[in-house]
Amino acid sequence: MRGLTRAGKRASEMALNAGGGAINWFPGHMAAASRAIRDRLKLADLVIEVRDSRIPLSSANEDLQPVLSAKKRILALNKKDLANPNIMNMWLDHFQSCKQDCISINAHSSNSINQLLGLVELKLREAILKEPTLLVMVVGVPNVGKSALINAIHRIAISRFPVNDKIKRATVGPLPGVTQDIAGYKISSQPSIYVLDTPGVLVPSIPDMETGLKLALTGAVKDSVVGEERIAKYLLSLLNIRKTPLHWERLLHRREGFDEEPGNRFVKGSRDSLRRRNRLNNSDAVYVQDLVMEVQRTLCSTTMEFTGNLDEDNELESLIDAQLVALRKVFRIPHKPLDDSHGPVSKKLLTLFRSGKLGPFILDDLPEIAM
Ligand SMILES: Nc1nc2c(ncn2[C@@H]2O[C@H](COP(=O)(O)OP(=O)(O)OP(=O)(O)O)[C@@H](O)[C@H]2O)c(=O)[nH]1
Repeated sequence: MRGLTRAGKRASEMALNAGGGAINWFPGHMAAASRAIRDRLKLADLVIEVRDSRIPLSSANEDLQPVLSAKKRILALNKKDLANPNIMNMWLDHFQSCKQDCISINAHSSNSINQLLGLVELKLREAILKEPTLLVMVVGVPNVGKSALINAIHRIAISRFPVNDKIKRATVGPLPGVTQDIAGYKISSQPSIYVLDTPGVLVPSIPDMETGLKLALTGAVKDSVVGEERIAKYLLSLLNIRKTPLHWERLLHRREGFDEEPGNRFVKGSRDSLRRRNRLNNSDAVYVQDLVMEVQRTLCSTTMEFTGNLDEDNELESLIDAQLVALRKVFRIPHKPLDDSHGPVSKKLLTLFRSGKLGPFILDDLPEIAM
């Protein structure tokens, strides 16, 4: 069941108004890989289905679900560092109530991977005693972190088991579609356990706009398929409908120890502190932190100053346009006369969201049966 709430649905309709129709990305290599994955799945003793923690349902490959649910399967909700931890716990309860083994992980944390390996061993407990060779397949849509996970498993496994074979690394990349072959990595001897990395595959036809936009926002669909501006507008619609910029106000005040005197403009005081801190410390980390605060502050002040009715789609659209214009200054994007495209600003906003700098989010909603 897809979590279609009014906020997500309305935001996706807004993005539809921003231009573009159905979202689909199914190049030739994905079609071939889907067939190969189905073939190899027959041989797999265990499947680790990797999904993105921010979209635990939307990042499922629906076409493969009937095959996957018939296998021994662990759902690994990766990138948990980018997801809201309290809501994540509710998702784990949800999958547990559906009798589905599920674990939230961060592929860059060895602690997480050790927990996952513990679960793998538990699931393969009986097979390990009987079979000389076992096959674990890692599957998932593009960019959910399959290769990063496999590299981490490999690193840990070779420190635990005597594997003499040459160590190979899976290729990890920030853009979707990096892995195009099925590659095997031996992680144990006696029994020999092989882990298969597979290319990320989507369904030939993404069922609805909301799912497509969530996949694009989290990086599973190539930006050029949807357009960065459309994805950024979807993100801003979601943030505004959820009133997230207004929640940031308190956070920003707390972070800055802002002295709120009557008549003191929130934006002005904060800019001064940004310049002060830039003078004190020019390191990249402080620059990014300040930039994030400036983005949050700008989204917050544009929302507070906006006098329109956010329940009206066209008024919400004009707020989003105003926000994109205001963010140009924050990102220091020079204004070109006669060019009102929001491409460069959209790109930068998406980078901040995708790296988790704007905060942890879960975009899917829990199915009602779990509430
Ligand atoms: N924040 C965060 N980033 C992660 C995590 N796991 C992977 N990534 C990043 O996500 C991006 C995609 O990772 P990959 O391992 O290449 O993803 P993939 O699923 O193999 O991608 P395809 O080859 O397209 O199928 C890379 O930039 C990784 O560094 C995680 O747990 N947290």
